[in-house]
Amino acid sequence: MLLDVNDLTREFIRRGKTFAAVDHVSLTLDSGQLLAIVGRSGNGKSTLLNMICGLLRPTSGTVTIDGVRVDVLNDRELSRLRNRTIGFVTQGQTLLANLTVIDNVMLPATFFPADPASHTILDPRPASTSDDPIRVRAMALLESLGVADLAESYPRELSGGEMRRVSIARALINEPKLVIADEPTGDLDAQSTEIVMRLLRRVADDGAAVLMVTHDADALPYADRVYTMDAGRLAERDTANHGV
Ligand SMILES: Nc1ncnc2c1ncn2[C@@H]1O[C@H](COP(=O)(O)OP(=O)(O)OP(=O)(O)O)[C@@H](O)[C@H]1O
Repeated sequence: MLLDVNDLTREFIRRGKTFAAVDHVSLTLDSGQLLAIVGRSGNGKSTLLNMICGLLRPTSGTVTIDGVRVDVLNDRELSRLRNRTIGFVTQGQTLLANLTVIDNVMLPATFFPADPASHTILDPRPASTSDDPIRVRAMALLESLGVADLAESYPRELSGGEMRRVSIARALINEPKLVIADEPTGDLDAQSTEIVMRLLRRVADDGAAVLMVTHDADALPYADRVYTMDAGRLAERDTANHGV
């Protein structure tokens, strides 16, 4: 099992009262699976994802990724895990404005190579940039997301949907074992949604575990399991109508 969330709770205080934004949530996810969580705004989905990838400490409960307890790691260990093992597609726009699209996508691989022996920031770049395996992989990802022609553009020149697709390419560059996607098709049209969901499905079929939060009914048929989140509690939904 790649992801094991066990009895996870996160409390916040609002107007002097404690409430559980995530309330005793347990779930497991294996390599090769794509799991979707749906739920109305404010029901705790982002809080759950943030605890899973170590951005937020739980009040109680545990998160284990690939055998490592995330909730007890120090900052240094966490950033290693986040860069090597987890690909996180966030809701917000997080591309760096002064880098081109291709350099944005390559950035995580340059700082934190998936295989420590393959490439480090101290290595000289290959004589020809077309030989650089990271660049080749970055271009292939942009290609599969239909935005390869934007490789030399800057983020300010892109639409919201294009930025989102570039962010997805960046999240996949290090071949993460766990992909976490917060509304990956949020601002995409039907055709782009299909491109993104087919890619996430393929990433799962190739052996990653994919956890996605979505409001998008068009994204659900690609999931193996669908959960709903309501007032911090997670429940499995009947997936009979959502099989691929
Ligand atoms: N740092 C915080 N302090 C206090 N309350 C918080 C904090 N972060 C989140 N909350 C509250 O916890 C609840 C769950 O928030 P969360 O962002 O996880 O919801 P969500 O389901 O992801 O919503 P959305 O779909 O709009 O992103 C909300 O009521 C929110 O106001």
